[in-house]
Amino acid sequence: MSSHETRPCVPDLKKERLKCDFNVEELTNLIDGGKEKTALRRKLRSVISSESAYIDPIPPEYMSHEDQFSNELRKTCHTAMLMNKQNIDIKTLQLSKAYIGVLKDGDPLWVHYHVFIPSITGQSDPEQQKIWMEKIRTWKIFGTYAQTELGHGTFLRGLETTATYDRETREFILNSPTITATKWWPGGLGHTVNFAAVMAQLYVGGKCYGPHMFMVQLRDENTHESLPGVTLGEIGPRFGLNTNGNGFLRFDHYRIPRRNMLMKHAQVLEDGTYVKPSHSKLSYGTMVRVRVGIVRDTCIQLQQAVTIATRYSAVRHQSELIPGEPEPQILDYQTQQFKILPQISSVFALFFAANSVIDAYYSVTAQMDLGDMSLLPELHALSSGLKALSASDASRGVEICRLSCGGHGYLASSNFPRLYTQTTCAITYEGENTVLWLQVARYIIKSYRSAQNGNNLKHSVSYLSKQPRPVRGDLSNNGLLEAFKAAVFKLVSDTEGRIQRVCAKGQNYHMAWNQCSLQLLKCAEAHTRFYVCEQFVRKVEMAKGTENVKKILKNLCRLYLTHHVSVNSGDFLKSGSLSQNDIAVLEEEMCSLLEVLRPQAVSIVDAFDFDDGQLNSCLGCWDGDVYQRLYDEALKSPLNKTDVPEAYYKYLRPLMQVGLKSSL
Ligand SMILES: CCCCCCCCCCCCCCCCCC(=O)SCCNC(=O)CCNC(=O)[C@H](O)C(C)(C)COP(=O)(O)OP(=O)(O)OC[C@H]1O[C@@H](n2cnc3c(N)ncnc32)[C@H](O)[C@@H]1OP(=O)(O)O
Ligand SMILES: Cc1cc2nc3c(=O)[nH]c(=O)nc-3n(C[C@H](O)[C@H](O)[C@H](O)COP(=O)(O)OP(=O)(O)OC[C@H]3O[C@@H](n4cnc5c(N)ncnc54)[C@H](O)[C@@H]3O)c2cc1C
Repeated sequence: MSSHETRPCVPDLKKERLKCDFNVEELTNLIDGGKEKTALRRKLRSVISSESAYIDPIPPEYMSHEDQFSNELRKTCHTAMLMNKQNIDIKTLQLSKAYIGVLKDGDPLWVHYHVFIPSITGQSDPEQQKIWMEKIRTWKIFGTYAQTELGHGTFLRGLETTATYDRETREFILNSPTITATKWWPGGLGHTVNFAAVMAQLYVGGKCYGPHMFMVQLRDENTHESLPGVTLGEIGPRFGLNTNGNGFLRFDHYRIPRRNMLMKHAQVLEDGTYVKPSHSKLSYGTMVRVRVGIVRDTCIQLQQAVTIATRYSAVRHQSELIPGEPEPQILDYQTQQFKILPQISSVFALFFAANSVIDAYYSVTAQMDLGDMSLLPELHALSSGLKALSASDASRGVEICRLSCGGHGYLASSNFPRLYTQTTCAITYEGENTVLWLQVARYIIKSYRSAQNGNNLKHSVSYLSKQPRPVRGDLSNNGLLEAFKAAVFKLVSDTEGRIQRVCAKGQNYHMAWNQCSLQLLKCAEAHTRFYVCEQFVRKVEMAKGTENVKKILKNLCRLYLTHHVSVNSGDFLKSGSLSQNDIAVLEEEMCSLLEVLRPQAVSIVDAFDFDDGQLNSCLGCWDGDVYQRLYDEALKSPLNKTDVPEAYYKYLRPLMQVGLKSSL
């Protein structure tokens, strides 16, 4: 039993917590990656919670755009100082759940820590790293990742910023020749960072060698003023993440030394000789790394949303289930369970998938460091697919959680608006989802064709080697995984056949690809979903611990499988891997699982172990005292400072005094 049990809460939540039949702490340890990690996270959290500097002077919603930014910059700089004093690595803190809730609407230094620094370590040679990392460590350099332009985000080969080598002076000249060449979006670029890793088209001796990365100083290290030849600013209010300091940047024939090209993979020698990288896409390496990180990030966003929705659903009573009886907790409605419990199962699916792709990332990059690039395509497809799937599942999940809270979910004080905007952006950044799905499809179709030509396939696509033959009527986990394989195989073979048919009618391959891209997207998503299901099943099989925790995991895994079979039943029926009767049996099982898991729901989300400060939600608080909190938050509105606002005297009273001339 968790120590949480002893804290006071409303009777509804007390009753829920008493139903708990598993060890909450054990589940928390599993999600953290072990007891020691839970202890470390809690220690970090207690450091953070005791800092008065993290208390916002007023709720940020009521601050101006400028004050919001300055308030968050204050907190992020305070964190750097604090971690320095405590000898804790700031990146460790930021990637730990302990830091959640400190910054409300985006961190102006997030891209510095998680995109810029990995670019320097992953793309520059040892000598360059030594110089720049020393300056980064001593806080002389704060940087961003400046790739996207007004005209191009997705199509990197279309970038217009140029870096032209001047052999005489051994410098590169950076230039933004058109309005659409303006760098647009990089986090912290507006007014925070003084350096950037800039992606630009490399020109040497009149020849273009494509996008390469350059280390560029943008602001004076002492005055912070932008340097001559550089124009900088912020891009204005956004859907969310309004304190990230997203900025724009233009270059006017701005010169940087030759050695400011990041030279781990490709080089330009003093005499202008271009040295090719060992793989043409190595300069895209930072994006692969961040995509891997996003899977874990979105899983944590969903954990917060589902904690809020579950606790609120246990406290909220509405309508009648049985006429004349007291109003039930809304969590007792099957439809409400169907909104929330699949989201809880999604958290675990994404959690196991995130762990597996992080492991894959480290093992493939270790091989690449030894010169073996053979697994890069697999890593690219896996990280692209999981980034796309996690971002879209988590965003949809957060929105479902919001809807499950009715009107109160629409209040800023529920924290759903922020959670939603902070999750849905992951669909767009680091590779727009549709575009990444198409990259996955490209890998799948290529692999399928290779198998048709008699080659053996490995890793995540090995099942495309030959038609899978699932055993009819086997609805066990392994049986369902086999059915999944057969369904994806059918989608892939049909789509490939369709591309061939379109080509046979005289269409060129690229146009045929575009005409089949709806099916290609389906193939990519189904393949990635199968991967996530397989990871879930295997990780649950391997899970150690007490029987009751294993039972929770097994039920959640089963709910995930039955739910996704039900949602995609057409694909299973078309492939013949499941019959109509199988689907009906599985849908019935899914409904029973909702009932089985419902009494444990509050305790499962308790195991995510967020405190009230982190959830920052009137609806999701530990003690369930939602109505008082909603009322208290409303009183904080500046409009409630006076009974009659100034706007009444300015606008409403004059109007009321005139009255309508004509009758309506
Ligand atoms: C480890 C844990 C760490 C945790 C740490 C971090 C945690 C933090 C997480 C939260 C961070 C949040 C902050 C994020 C801020 C947002 C930053 C950005 O958006 S920044 C801006 C982000 N912007 C974007 O993401 C832009 C998205 N656009 C792109 O990435 C590219 O333009 C493209 C991939 C769409 C096409 O590229 P193009 O050159 O036209 O290529 P073609 O299509 O012609 O394909 C040719 C061949 O290349 C292949 N290949 C391709 N890529 C790769 C790769 N990476 N590799 C290998 N191979 C690759 C492809 O498969 C094909 O192979 P084949 O079939 O021929 O064998
Ligand atoms: C919050 C946030 C933070 C960001 N931070 C950074 C940062 O730090 N650094 C940085 O460099 N960038 C950053 N970006 C930019 C981000 O990476 C790009 O917006 C993203 O890569 C998408 O590119 P785009 O905006 O050009 O969209 P577009 O590519 O123009 O997409 C528009 C539509 O066209 C479709 N489309 C485009 N190409 C294809 C295709 N080949 N096939 C089918 N459909 C296609 C897309 O699916 C989409 O529906 C950030 C963006 C956001 C929202």
